[in-house]
Amino acid sequence: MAILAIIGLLIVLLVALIVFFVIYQQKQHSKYFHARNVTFLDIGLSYTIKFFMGKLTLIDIEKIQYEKATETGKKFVGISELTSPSYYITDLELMKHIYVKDSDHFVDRRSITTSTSDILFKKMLISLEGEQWKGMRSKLSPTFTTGKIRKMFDIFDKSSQNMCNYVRKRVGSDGGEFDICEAYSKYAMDVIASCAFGIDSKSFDCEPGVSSEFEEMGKKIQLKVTLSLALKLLVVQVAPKLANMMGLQAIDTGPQDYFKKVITGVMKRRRDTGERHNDFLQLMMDAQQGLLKSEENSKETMEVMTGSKEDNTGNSKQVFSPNDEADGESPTKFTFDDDDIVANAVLFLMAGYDTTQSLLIFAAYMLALDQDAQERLLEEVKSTFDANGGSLTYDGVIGMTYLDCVLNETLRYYPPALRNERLCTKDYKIPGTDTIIEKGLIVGLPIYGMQRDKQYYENPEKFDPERFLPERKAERNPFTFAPFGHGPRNCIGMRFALIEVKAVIATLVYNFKLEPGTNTEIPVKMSNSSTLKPENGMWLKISPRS
Ligand code: HEM
Repeated sequence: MAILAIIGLLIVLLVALIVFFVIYQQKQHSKYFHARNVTFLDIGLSYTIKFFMGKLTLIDIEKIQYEKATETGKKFVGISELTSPSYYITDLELMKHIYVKDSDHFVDRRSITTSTSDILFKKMLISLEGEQWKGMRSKLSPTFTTGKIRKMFDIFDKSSQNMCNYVRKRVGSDGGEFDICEAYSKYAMDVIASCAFGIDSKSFDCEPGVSSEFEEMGKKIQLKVTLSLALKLLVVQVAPKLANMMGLQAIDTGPQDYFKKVITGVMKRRRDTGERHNDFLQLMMDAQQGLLKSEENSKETMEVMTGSKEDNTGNSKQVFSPNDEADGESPTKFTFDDDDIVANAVLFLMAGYDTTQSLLIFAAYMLALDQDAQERLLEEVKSTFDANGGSLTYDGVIGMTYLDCVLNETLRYYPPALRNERLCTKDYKIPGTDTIIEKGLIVGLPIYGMQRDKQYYENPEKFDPERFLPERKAERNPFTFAPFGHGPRNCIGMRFALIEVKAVIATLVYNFKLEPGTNTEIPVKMSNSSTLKPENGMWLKISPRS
């Protein structure tokens, strides 16, 4: 009893300490912005408490923040981020400066490394900083060009067919209600296992409701926004030395060791036998040997590396100079060892699983709710399959304009990531103002709120894929759409993700009719995670077309 009472008291003290800390920080940050004549957005303690009590989700907080920030009519506002004051941007021109034109002031993103024992995490592109990041980005960029992704198309096609067979087994010949999340999870894992690890995930071989070892480990390695992760990050920010001593890790050791063993084994076999495959693993092994340089140092590789065509004009100060080459040689004398390959294969799993699955889930949901859109897509899909003798090809997928519109509209309304961030890496004077964003501060760039803002999207609550027809898209400022970010630190896997998703959606719609069922939640209840996901799965009525 006495021990329980002491534990209870300690918990109360800890909560009181955190509350005091948040209030104190909030006051300090308010003073900081007041002194700089910057409007401070007072979203603090009450929201933090409601979040941890499960009364507000991350989506709610992002939505409120965006709405409150735009209501001020300012181009940017100050916000409080527990340990540091931060900026939140609402002006499109300023976003363009931060993402692209002046990206040399915003090279990195928030550090989420936890301790020196978090070896893989430290080597991942997403958490690298400065010159190290430049070297890695340029080394990996040639592996994400459309030419390389085209060669991986067979993997997408095979996994798409496996997924349809799996769904057919689950719903039977008369169709039935099914949680599509399960099938999409298997698909996303299967594709990444083949492309980044060079192995079969065996995800479709399992009985319903059972996951293969690869899937189990893949799910364990996903970063979940939980109270325990938030506390770990707090310790890292407030007391990095203590975090190191405690050996706090963002990713558990078990899955890290599993993936390291898997990839090391595949690399050894390929090196011993000379066996080659069309996958990321091979491309990274080639990049390690410097073999991608001459073949892929193309304009498109530069686009992958710098994040946009615009960056190549050389008119603005950018992270990469026009002379930098997309192979890791020029920006820095960058070495790329086996641990780098393992770390980045694991990163592709972490960055590509939840996000891709999220897009797939909501695309299926929107198509089930909007039968006209599904019929129109079916016509396009059928003619594409027919034109290729009943099968799907890379060119067939690229040629489907309406499919592209459906996915972009899904990404607009249900962006997998809620917002982007940059870390200011050298003091930055906001153009046309006297405000200096100081080195070390985080800058938030909205996605979710902005993509539902009626000043950019008429009738934003309506699912309207035609908004993304090329002529209508051209009328909009491109920075109103940021599901993959922009500029040199944007999503390196964007091209890969879009083809992967298009292949499976086309195959699914070709084979099945999707409709809402009795278990379909309308509107969807969202889970409280950093990637947009439904809380209770996505149950749809799925019927084979013939
Ligand atoms: C629908 C699917 C996906 C979405 C919506 C998505 C979204 C994003 C976003 C918003 C960012 C941050 C961009 C920024 O800060 O400007 C990002 C970064 C990144 N993504 Fe993706 N992603 C997807 C799929 C993938 C896939 C399949 C891969 C790998 C195979 C991948 C690898 C990465 C990496 C490595 C970064 C960090 C890039 C860097 O720091 O240089 N993503 N992604």
